[in-house]
Amino acid sequence: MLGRVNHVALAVPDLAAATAAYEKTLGARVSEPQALPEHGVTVVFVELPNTKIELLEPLGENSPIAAFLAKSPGGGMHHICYEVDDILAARDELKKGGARILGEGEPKTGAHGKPVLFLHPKDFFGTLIELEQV
Ligand SMILES: CC[C@H](C(=O)O)C(=O)SCCNC(=O)CCNC(=O)[C@H](O)C(C)(C)COP(=O)(O)OP(=O)(O)OC[C@H]1O[C@@H](n2cnc3c(N)ncnc32)[C@H](O)[C@@H]1OP(=O)(O)O
Ligand SMILES: [Co+2]
Repeated sequence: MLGRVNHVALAVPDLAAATAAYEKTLGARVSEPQALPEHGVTVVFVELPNTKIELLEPLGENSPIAAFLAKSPGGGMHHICYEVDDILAARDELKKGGARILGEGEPKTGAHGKPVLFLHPKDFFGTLIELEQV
């Protein structure tokens, strides 16, 4: 079912500071900030040779990363995103196996303009999983 790791996401309390750390201290190429109100986050992508790091800052009052940052105020690893060829086929197979698909269970459009779904961290050893159809 799984293809490449598309990105590893870090929830951060201060996106500008995190972006500067990756760009200036670590010498990485970073994108412009992108506000995603539908997802309650603002994102910056750090471009690496083999994958991307997604820096996430809460946006709006109901951000899904607010509770996470309340528990880890300094930030931390939030999710890993795997590529899939067919997100609906993947969802249906996962549902059959008993995994919980978050939200309404229907894919939403993610930061790359592609369909994405999230799987509950309690079903995958404490790691929130995002699937992205490529
Ligand atoms: C799609 C745009 C962009 C992209 O890449 O294209 C993004 O990636 S946006 C990313 C932000 N969006 C989401 O995270 C959507 C999916 N997330 C959720 O639906 C919730 O955040 C959820 C269900 C993971 C947690 O929400 P809930 O309200 O249930 O929060 P709790 O704090 O009560 O958590 C319950 C339980 O789960 C543990 N938890 C929560 N988040 C994580 C996490 N990221 N990694 C590991 N574990 C997590 C939390 O600690 C609680 O555990 P407990 O033992 O009960 O204390
Ligand atoms: Co993501």
